[in-house]
Amino acid sequence: MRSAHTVGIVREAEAALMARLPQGALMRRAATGLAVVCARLLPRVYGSRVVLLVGGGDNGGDALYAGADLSARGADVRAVLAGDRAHEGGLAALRAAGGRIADFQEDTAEDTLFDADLIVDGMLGIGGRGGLRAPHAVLAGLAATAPAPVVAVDLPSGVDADTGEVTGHAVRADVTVTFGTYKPGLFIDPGADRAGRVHLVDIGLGPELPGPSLLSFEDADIAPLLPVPDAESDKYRRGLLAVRAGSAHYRGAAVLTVGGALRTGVGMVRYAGPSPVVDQVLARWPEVVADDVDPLSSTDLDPGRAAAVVIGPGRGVLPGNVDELHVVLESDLPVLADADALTIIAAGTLSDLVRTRTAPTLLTPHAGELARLLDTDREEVEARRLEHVTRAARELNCTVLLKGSTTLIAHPGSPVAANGTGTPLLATAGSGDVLSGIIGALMASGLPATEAAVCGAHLHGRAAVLAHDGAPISASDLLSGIPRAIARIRGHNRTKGM
Ligand SMILES: NC(=O)C1=CN([C@@H]2O[C@H](COP(=O)(O)OP(=O)(O)OC[C@H]3O[C@@H](n4cnc5c(N)ncnc54)[C@H](O)[C@@H]3O)[C@@H](O)[C@H]2O)[C@@H](O)CC1
Ligand SMILES: Nc1ncnc2c1ncn2[C@@H]1O[C@H](COP(=O)(O)OP(=O)(O)O)[C@@H](O)[C@H]1O
Ligand SMILES: [K+]
Repeated sequence: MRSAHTVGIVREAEAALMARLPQGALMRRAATGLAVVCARLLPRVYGSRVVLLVGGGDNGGDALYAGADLSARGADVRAVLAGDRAHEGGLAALRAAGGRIADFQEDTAEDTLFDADLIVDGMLGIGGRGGLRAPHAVLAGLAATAPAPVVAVDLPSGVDADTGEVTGHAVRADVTVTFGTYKPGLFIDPGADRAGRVHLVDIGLGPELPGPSLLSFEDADIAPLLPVPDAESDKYRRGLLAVRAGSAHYRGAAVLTVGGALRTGVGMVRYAGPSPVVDQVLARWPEVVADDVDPLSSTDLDPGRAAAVVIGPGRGVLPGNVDELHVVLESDLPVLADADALTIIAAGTLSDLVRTRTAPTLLTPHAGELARLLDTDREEVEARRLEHVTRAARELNCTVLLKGSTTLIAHPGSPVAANGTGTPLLATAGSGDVLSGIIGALMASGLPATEAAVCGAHLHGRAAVLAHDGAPISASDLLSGIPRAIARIRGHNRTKGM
């Protein structure tokens, strides 16, 4: 599990640590770690051309000291100063080690960057604010088109460290070397996409850091959460999931939600819906126990021995659907509400019930649905996803999973989790229905809502990557990837444990 801390927390921890260390010691630790990663990216250090993009703050200082280390090992190091000042100690160290230093010049910068074997982005770190200004923006553009790999110092310049937001230009890095702790923006798109592979350099900050602001889970963290049936298991003990998805208009939503649950592994799926949808679900999934109900006239939940309910995908927003959702939310079962159920909740009539119910509740909106839940615009949510998902969890007093290129999971009082798996190929109709089924199965198996959401999003993304094989996938294709993803994740855990 990778823990991230916001800039405010990093600054406090750094101040506490610096007070006990000789001046400059932290920057030297950071720069040494940076130089080691840079050296690994070069076929050989001696004779390689390294270009440092140097801003006016300590981020530039890190780059200059690392450049001095590489220069001392025989690299040809050139620093391009993006600002009108640069870290004095770093400049002196680079000069002493034989590196060259020049101010940014528009007419020569392109040649300098295109001749490089490695570009080190030390323009802005956690002190960056807003979109990159010139000449930083020009250098970010040149670095993106130059052939050499780009290493970002602490974070790609132009990425907001706390949120991953990018306003205007930002560096696109192949590798980011971050110091002391991960920054949330390295795990949230578009920042995550700009960061490339992220290395953490230990500078001794750990003991000064409080609990994380954000978490990113890896296979090894997910594996122990995945339910494993034991010898005593029967279909009821493994968990029965009740699915209330699909309608005469959207029959596929039922098929995909049920499929997501079955492929994830659950004791039983019990489907209830209009008769033509039941026929279609049974044609595809004969193992389902299905009940003909017209959700528009019958609101009896009759969950049998259900352990959790998924409600909403393709279900409709008519008065009968509102009544059905009301009954489900009034139950003491764990509930995952998606799609149309979210539209109904956003309309206001049932939001109090969500807020006050004591059983686990998970809402799985995309940005448009979250905007409706929070009575704001989709663009607002897209621009500040972390802020909005946190607010929704707090105001609705439940777990909220915000879908998108980085899926975020928030629960009141807990650090937000950023999902690290997936592919843009997931942006295809019906893939959200599959996600609801996956997470519903995990909730029915007994996982708490937040763990089920974290695990489900991770599995969903892994399943997509395993299913696509380089070509586009449909939501149905995604289903075949789920068991393979589970096997891979479990295998990873076994290897780790040996
Ligand atoms: N504080 C510490 O103890 C440590 C800090 N370290 C490094 O120090 C960095 C933070 O240094 P600073 O606080 O000096 O801040 P930065 O170096 O990140 O940036 C500050 C400079 O950038 C300029 N700037 C801000 N936004 C801009 C924009 N949009 N366009 C153009 N210029 C902009 C500011 O005017 C200022 O000159 C970290 O990211 C890390 O790389 C490391 O050396 C580890 C130890
Ligand atoms: N650019 C992207 N990169 C990765 N995953 C994405 C991207 N866009 C969407 N997704 C994922 O695809 C799924 C889409 O779900 P949703 O918006 O509910 O679609 P639908 O309702 O059509 O099923 C979500 O899991 C979301 O996180
Ligand atoms: K940087």
